[in-house]
Amino acid sequence: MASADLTSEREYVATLYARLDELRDEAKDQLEAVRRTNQGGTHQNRSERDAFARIYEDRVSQLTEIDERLAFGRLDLVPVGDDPTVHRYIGRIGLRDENLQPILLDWRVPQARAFYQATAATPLGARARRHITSKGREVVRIDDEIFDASLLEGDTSSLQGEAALLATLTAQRTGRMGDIVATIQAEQDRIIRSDLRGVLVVQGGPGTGKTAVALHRAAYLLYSHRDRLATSGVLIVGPSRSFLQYIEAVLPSLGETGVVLSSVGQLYPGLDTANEDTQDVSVLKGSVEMAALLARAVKSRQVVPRQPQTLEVNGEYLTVEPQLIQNAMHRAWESRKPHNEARAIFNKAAINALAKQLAAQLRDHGNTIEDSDQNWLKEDIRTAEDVKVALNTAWIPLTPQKLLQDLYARPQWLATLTPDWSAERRALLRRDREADFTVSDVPLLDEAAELLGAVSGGGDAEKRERKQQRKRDIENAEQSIRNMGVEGLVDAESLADGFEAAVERGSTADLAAADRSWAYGHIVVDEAQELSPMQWRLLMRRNPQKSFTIVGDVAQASAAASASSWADALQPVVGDNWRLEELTVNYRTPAQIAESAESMAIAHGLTITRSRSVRASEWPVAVVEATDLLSAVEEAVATDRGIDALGTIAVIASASMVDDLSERLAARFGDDVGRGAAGLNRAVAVLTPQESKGLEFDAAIVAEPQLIIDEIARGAAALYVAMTRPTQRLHLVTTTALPVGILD
Ligand SMILES: Nc1ncnc2c1ncn2[C@@H]1O[C@H](COP(=O)(O)OP(=O)(O)OP(=O)(O)O)[C@@H](O)[C@H]1O
Repeated sequence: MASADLTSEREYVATLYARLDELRDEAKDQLEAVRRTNQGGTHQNRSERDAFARIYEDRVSQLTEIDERLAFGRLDLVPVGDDPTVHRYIGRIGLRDENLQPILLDWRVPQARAFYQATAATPLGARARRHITSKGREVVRIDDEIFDASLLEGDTSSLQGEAALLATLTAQRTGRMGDIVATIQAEQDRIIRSDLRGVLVVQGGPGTGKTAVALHRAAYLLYSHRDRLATSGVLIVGPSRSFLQYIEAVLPSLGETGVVLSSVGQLYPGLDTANEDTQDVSVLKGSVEMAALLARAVKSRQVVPRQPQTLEVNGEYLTVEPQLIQNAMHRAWESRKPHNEARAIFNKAAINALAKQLAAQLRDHGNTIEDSDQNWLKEDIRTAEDVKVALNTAWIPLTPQKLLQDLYARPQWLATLTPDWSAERRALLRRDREADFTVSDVPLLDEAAELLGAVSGGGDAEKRERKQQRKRDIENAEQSIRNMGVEGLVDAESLADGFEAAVERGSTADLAAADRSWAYGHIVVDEAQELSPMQWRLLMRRNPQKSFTIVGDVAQASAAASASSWADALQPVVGDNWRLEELTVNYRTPAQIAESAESMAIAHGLTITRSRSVRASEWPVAVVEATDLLSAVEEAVATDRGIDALGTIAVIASASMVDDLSERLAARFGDDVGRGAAGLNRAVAVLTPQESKGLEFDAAIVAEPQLIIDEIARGAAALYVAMTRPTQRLHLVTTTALPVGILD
């Protein structure tokens, strides 16, 4: 590498940082100026001032956060016509000089595409691509790939910027995922920039970058469809809290903060659970049969009395025929509204009919009743205790929680609703009323809420009003931005977040997370192979336009209720309307570990997507045959720490063993050991295979692999997940035989 090139890149990057500092100072000045203006002013002025102040504060912190790796690439272009710009720099944000000429392109703009996609065969107008590696603000290295046929000498590798890529891949893991913006590969880039519309499924083996791609796609979509997604929001769903903790820093590092991250246990507002049912129970609760059962349960709470009832209304006794109640119910059913909302129609129809009956009865008793008296009669009926009881018995208001608790705690009622179920099957649902809800209850609560609707009817109106207010705020913000002449610097969504009233109501993300009926603009589902049919139904309700990015690996499906193919999972919810992309290169796991895991998976009959590992590591898979498992695992941790004292280690074992293991390891290694999500901030995390899903560590120690296969319903898939977590070293510690297929 010519050192002159390095020097000139250092100079250029220094000018970019100078501009960044300038913009940051400008934003600070603007912040000061805004704070000084309208000290008094009207309420509206103050609210607007505070909103702008917040924008500038955010801008200052965005420009501060972006400091690391501001620019990471350069494209050399074939000159077109008189255009003298032959270099285009790519970075984490876009920058313009004081004459508004672009000096750095945001990685998401269309002109940056060639940086990720150009190859010697299809150079996309580029002659060469340069990867710029920096430490702090200092450029430390540049790597070039040449596409210009006249300069090319035989390198047609499909991996871009190998040196830069390998440096990232072998770097030590921190327990937090980082962005890959500098080294996105062509097959990944195509997926990231794929059309917003429709359902995109990304299938790939472990470590192929599915999570990374999904997150960068979210950042890309938010940037490219800001108008649409700012108001509707983006939801990212992951399997567990530990997984969300692992990925939570990626989008902010790309300058995007307004997304809702949710685990499957948090998708029902007001509930946040990680409790799991046993496998049989979660299979049953996850099956679509539960939707029909819940519908029957709700319907069974709309009861026509068998006998006429006598009701007292202000001293008059009315004999009410079942037919009157039945007719009122028909009225309500015709509306096709959910139970609680239809109840208002039922009540009104029943009260009208009762008022007519009462008027007729009073006339029969010699009273004069004018039409204008109807309102009084209705009021008398509505407030009569007997009527309230009769109408409530016929059509009781219900909450989703109560409906589900009743279903679990009242075996006789469940039996009447499930005449063709076996007693054992029903017993799976049996719970005390006070039992905590589980992750598998989340979609059932949501389904019930859908069938029931809002109890008061007021909730929906309030939500509608809040959404409309949010829309008005954004329109006002757009106007203010035009008035201030700061288009492009400030986005309306963020400004609206700062309006005083909006602060109380919350940002789009806050509103969306709290609202079960929120329609997201896009949903990203990670580890989607784990979802049950009921969870799919819930997610589809959250996005009526069906704009989804679904990433996962069907071979890694270890949840008992998950589907065995994408077609099986998606057919009931979107039919054939989905497109598939595959990722084929494994960026995480060294070849010898990947091969061992794949060979085990195949020997156990899993259909896996084979991938090509980009590298091997110097450590073979280590097999420790022991008589005392706990001490052998303890020794394996000590050995690994001897190799890499600062590395991260996952100790993965089936649920029956994790507590003993974590106690034992904590006794030896103290605070360096953490159980579950807490372990992600420590050097050693003790996890079940399920908890390890989606995560990665420098080393993984899998304790008693055969027990994982034996104890978990889809045990081989769970072991496949566990074995593919390390970026460097895999240790298998066993006191029995190793599972078949494992190569050491
Ligand atoms: N283009 C890339 N440049 C640098 N690192 C990459 C690239 N693609 C993926 N990686 C890294 O490879 C590792 C695996 O990626 P990721 O976790 O997204 O894979 P995955 O397909 O979701 O794996 P799993 O199915 O096991 O959850 C991560 O450390 C990620 O940052």
